[in-house]
Amino acid sequence: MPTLKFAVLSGDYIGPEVMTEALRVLEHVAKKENLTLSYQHADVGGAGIDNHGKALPDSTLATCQQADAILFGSVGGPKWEKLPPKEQPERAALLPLRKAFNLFANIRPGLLYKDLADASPLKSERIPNGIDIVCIRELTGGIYFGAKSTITLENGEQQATDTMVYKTSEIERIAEAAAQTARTRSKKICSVDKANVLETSVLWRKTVTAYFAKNHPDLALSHMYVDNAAMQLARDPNQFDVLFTENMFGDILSDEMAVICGSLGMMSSASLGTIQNSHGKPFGLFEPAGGTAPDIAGKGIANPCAQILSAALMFRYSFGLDAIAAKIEAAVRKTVTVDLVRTGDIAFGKPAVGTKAMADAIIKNL
Ligand SMILES: NC(=O)c1ccc[n+]([C@@H]2O[C@H](COP(=O)([O-])OP(=O)(O)OC[C@H]3O[C@@H](n4cnc5c(N)ncnc54)[C@H](O)[C@@H]3O)[C@@H](O)[C@H]2O)c1
Ligand SMILES: CC(C)[C@H](C(=O)O)[C@@H](O)C(=O)O
Ligand SMILES: [Mg+2]
Repeated sequence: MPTLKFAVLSGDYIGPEVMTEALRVLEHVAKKENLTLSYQHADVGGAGIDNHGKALPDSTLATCQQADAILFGSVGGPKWEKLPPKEQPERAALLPLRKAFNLFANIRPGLLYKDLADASPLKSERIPNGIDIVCIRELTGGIYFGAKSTITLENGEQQATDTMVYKTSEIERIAEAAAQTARTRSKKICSVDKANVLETSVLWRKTVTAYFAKNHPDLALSHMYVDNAAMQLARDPNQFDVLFTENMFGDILSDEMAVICGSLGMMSSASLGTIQNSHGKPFGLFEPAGGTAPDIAGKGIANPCAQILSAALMFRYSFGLDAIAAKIEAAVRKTVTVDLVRTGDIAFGKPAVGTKAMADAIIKNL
């Protein structure tokens, strides 16, 4: 009976609400499939600040280091927004965690089930078969991690600087991750940049072109500027298959993908890097693409699907349990499209259920 060892970092606001339900789903799956779950909770983000004085406590980092994967909720929110920016949960916990485990490849599936098309703001005739695309986002470089400063100029006004930095090797490794994903799909891949303006994008496009010509000449590579990509996603998302891009462009485009696919509450993600875990698989961090949703926290109405689907990705990527991941994904799909059990964010005219009832319905389908 394989033991699946992972750290559970629920975080803040809706983080613990959706994590509780994801863990119930995993407990059910484990019982049925004869798997042993060995997971340890640890405080992160605002919870880390409140309980340990620090967004990423040393004990939390140690818990992650001892695990084979991290199941992450989300961090941040109004309670900690008055802290100095560098101490806030997002910058002091999530980004260092991604960096500490070298999680440079963030996979965000943009999947809208055909029978959930009414939850998309796109007209259904534009997406007759739903949407099925993937965004591969570079996660440990770019403007998120370049030098930053805020200074006061001689005339007394303030000036802030963020720096976008990329090295060839960082671009090549995300290009390789994107190529590997494209090989499992239609072999069509679009690199998104802003090479008409940014030096980092000029290097990005040149590096990607050379890398694919040398290593993946059979893949259909195209390039697109990010402003056009944002527009094309809203116009005809299925013209893409695999889309890959740098850190900040990927952050923005993936939220757009989430909403055209129904809701942020449906979008899972896997962040992978270079570390192998004790299963001989990539150590990963698995989290919803969305945040802590303070506007709906505490009401028991958050959609737990993104967290549950992120757990499915953990089974697939970090534990090599593809068939079990597929069962969880199928149960979520059946719940929202056949049983029509939906939380408010994807209900649109249909009766809505709460977080717990949604998970109960998914468990029934497992
Ligand atoms: N990975 C993370 O930890 C992460 C990601 C994004 C944002 N954040 C943080 O979350 C906080 C709130 O950010 P925001 O409001 O810009 O973005 P958000 O993603 O939290 O919310 C945006 C909108 O989507 C809705 N939404 C998000 N997840 C949902 C779910 N599971 N079910 C139903 N509706 C859902 C929210 O109610 C809100 O209306 C900020 O502190 C931000 O920095 C954290
Ligand atoms: C909370 C924030 C730091 C994070 C990001 O920008 O990467 C989030 O928006 C995401 O998409 O995971
Ligand atoms: Mg984001």
